Amino acid sequence: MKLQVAFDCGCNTRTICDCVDRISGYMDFIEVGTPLIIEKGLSTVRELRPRYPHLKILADLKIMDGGFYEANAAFEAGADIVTALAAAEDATLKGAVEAAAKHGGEIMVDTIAHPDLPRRIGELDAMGADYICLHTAKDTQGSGRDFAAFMREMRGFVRHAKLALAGGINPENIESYTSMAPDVIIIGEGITGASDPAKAAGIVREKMGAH
Ligand SMILES: O=C(CO)[C@H](O)[C@H](O)COP(=O)(O)O
Repeated sequence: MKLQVAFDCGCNTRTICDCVDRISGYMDFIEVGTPLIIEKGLSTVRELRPRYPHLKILADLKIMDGGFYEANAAFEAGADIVTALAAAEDATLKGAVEAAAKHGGEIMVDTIAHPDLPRRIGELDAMGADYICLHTAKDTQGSGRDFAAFMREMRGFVRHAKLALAGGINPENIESYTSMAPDVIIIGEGITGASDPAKAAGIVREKMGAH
């Protein structure tokens, strides 16, 4: 089980490096988050690439159109994994998968807000998504809904792709997610917003155990 740490709002290359340098022993993937890419483009990916050759870099583009073009640009900048949205057209996702094949990279398809996941997950598997990410939107995390229960139901539809889980996961609730045996656990604020990110990452890693 891999740990992806997401760097979103308010981060920049310097603050990411400060954090990654303290927690790199606990983590596997650096996520350059969507807000950061909106603000700075792919420059953060370019800056992090030479500094962390041993960590995978995920560019959270959440591609909705221009699948080949946008994924290709992120792979050229140094990303190992690029995200696209399950709600995109099949042609878009196939283009992103094609760009990944060109660069030896991988595509993570984010199912955020998709209205018919049981059907779509089967299609994503057939299109060659490397990862399918079940994702609770930031804007709904406080709604009181049991998102882990929903993910548990949906994870049964994922047959071929690796499974990633994201959204509101933290050192306190992580067992509800590790118990689904995902391939990747994605955590943003639960680590980057903690008063002691190294301590939070250590607890998370311990709870992820030897999986
Ligand atoms: O992609 C994202 C938001 O769209 C975040 O990176 C992801 O949800 C993880 O962040 P957090 O653990 O803070 O929810």
